Amino acid sequence: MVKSAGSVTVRGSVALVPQQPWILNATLRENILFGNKLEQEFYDRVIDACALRADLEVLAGGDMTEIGEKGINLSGGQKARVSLARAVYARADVYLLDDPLSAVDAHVGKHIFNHILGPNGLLKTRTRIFVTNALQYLDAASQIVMLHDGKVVEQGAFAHLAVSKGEAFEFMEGVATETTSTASLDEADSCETGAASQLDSEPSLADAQEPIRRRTLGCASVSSEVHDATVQTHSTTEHAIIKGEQQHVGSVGFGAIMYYIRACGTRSIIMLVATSIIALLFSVGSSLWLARWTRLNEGGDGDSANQALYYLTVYSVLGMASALSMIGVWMLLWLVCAVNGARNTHAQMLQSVLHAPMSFFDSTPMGRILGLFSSDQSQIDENIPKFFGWWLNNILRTAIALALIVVAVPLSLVFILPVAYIFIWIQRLYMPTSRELRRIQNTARNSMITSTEEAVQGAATIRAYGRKASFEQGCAARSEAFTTTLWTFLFANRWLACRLDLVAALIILATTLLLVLTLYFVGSLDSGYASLSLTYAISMVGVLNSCVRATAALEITMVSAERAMDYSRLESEAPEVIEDCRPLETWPEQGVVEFRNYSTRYREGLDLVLKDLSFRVVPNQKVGIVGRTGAGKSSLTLALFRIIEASSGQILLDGEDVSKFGLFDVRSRLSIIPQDPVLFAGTIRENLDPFSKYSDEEIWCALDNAHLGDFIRSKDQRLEFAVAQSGENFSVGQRQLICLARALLKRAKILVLDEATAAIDNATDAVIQETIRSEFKECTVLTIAHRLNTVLDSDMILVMDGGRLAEYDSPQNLLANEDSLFTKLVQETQNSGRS
Ligand SMILES: Nc1ncnc2c1ncn2[C@@H]1O[C@H](COP(=O)(O)OP(=O)(O)OP(=O)(O)O)[C@@H](O)[C@H]1O
Repeated sequence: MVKSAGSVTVRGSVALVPQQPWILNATLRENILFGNKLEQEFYDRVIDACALRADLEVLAGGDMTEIGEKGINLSGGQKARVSLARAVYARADVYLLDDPLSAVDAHVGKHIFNHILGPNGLLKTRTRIFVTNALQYLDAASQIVMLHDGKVVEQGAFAHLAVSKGEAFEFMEGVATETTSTASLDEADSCETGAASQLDSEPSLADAQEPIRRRTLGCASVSSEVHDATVQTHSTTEHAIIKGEQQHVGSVGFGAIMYYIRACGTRSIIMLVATSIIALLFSVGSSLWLARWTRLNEGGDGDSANQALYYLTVYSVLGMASALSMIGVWMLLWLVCAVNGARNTHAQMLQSVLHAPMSFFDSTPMGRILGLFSSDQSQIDENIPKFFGWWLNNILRTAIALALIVVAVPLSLVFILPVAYIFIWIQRLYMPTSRELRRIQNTARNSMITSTEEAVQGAATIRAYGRKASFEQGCAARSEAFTTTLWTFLFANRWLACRLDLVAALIILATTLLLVLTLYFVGSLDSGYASLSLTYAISMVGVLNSCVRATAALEITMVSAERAMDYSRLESEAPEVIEDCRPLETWPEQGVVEFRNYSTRYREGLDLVLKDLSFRVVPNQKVGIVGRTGAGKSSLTLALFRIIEASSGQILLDGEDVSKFGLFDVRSRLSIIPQDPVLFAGTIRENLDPFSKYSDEEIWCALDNAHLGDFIRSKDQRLEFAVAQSGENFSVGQRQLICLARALLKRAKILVLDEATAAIDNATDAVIQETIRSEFKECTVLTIAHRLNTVLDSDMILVMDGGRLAEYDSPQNLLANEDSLFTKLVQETQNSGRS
């Protein structure tokens, strides 16, 4: 945030629980410890208070399970609780809690509230600043700050605001009427109180200061002193989710060379080689022609003007032909081969990465993908053609020079063969080291990008926890590791250059000494012979030297082509479109969704996440999907979109098995508002209508229905208003509303709402639910919700439990049964006072 005026002072340490949890690519335990020392007893208490024990039992590696980038293998609720556990473990003085329970179910929410956040919870002696719409924080807050349009409109204790009946009171009343029950916050049972008081005995910085107990509705910028500790991330465990990068060993394979040649165009490469040979023949031809003319003159065979003209004309024709063919070589190299090579490898990698299955993204850090598309791609764009041109030129020149020398002086083979052997021997020593160094360098660079990206993403959390120094150290260490490999690589290059130059100098010295000794012992030396020997020695050594260096440089840069080849051949999702099997334009006309004995898992080797699901949703039905956090609700929506594929069973839309169609045909017929709203850098219009299919009126209508119309109208650029990367210039709630507008515009027959309004205040949520009901009257709507009141008036309720379908019936029938899981969930919600 840019500081405009004023300042915020916070005494003591700060812990931040952001609305969108920031999770490190490290083990779950490291995520919670966040650089603090492990105190087993306290750690266990935090795990229990955050209701994480059951999750640890499910995760294969317990708390040593490696969590993928951005917590990809955790459910929304699990991420929220890990983020909270980190804050509690930090034992800070001031807690900034930005809607910490919006992603967890009522049962877990109540547990956490009683054990941690509430008046009898672990943090009862700490300052807690809640940014929230949830009533349970409001009615027990010692102070409430009401914000409107970025300004404080009201401030005071709950009782005071209730008497003044201002905006805050109205808001709270709105929340209260949304809530089925507003059970007292002090209802925490005695064991919970006991647990809390036990934890309060933990040492705290705040103990030394007067504890300020205050809760507010609002937000604050915070600066605090830093308490440093080393955060250890990226440790590898046997449960690692991020796979080590595939590293080739030994020479760059023939496959990689052929891959690059094919990308450039085999015909273009053949033409390039042929043109290079022709250019060289012209160049050598002109030198031979000159030599012939010189010999003629030396022989004294006249030098008439006609003869001179003849020789000069042929010489200049040869020179021009050589120059023109060289131009041809460079044009073929840079305008045809290099461009084709760069374009095709990039297209193939992009195609392959974009169509890789979800498991690829789970196990591949973003830094690796960024490294591939930046550094490796730039090697392919610039260095491979450059070194290929250099290498080709050198190889051809060497071959021609050797041929000429051997034809002119066959005895020179005695000299050439051992010299060539020495050069090749040195190259053999150099190549394995430098090739591996280049590969290690790539890996180190990717790790550096990954850690920097992670730190940038988590900047707010890192600063709030005062972990800047340790993250800086971590990033610096990775940067250092990269620089070390880079310098070692450059040193290896120098090593080669020094050895080659030394050998060249020794050979020239030996030749000179030989000549001197000949003169000494024989007494005379033919000057022509002497100069010829020296010239051959120097030129031979020169060509062999540059030949070795060009071969080495080319092979090393080809490591990037090798990586490009690997990433171009990733396992792919199902095809986008299967031409022989396309659904009708109008499919799914009715909107019947049916799961038949459906099971799936995230990756081979993992447990099933959805187990034997069977249910049917009839046309236009509104189904609420509920269940405890981690029960598999979001996984069910991923299965519907075939982001994860079936292990067994089927999903049918209007009776058609979705697995027989291409992915585009399935996904384009469904709409989703995901748990993490996704916006792209661009304009509002581009975000809503990327393919320019809708008119301005339609877009405004969708925005109005999503209750964002006035907000966007208030911006000067209106529909052209810029959306920052990931929509960061919008609040999370606004991002969800933009996603809703997108869905309203698309009007697919089947709509999935995954916690679509979790970050939206209750009053707006109620209006939006109303909009969804009226606008999607003719659609089948599957709604995942933790706020049960949003799904209470659904036609059917689907209760998930541990990946299985536990209940599927109308809400009335389920509520009529006192033992039903749904009744229990509703009761928990009521008891927790969650809104
Ligand atoms: N990409 C993944 N790889 C492996 N496991 C995963 C992945 N995503 C989720 N899981 C696991 O699958 C289980 C179900 O997760 P899911 O997100 O479907 O739960 P949910 O019911 O939507 O939870 P919440 O209400 O917290 O969002 C969890 O145990 C989670 O750890």
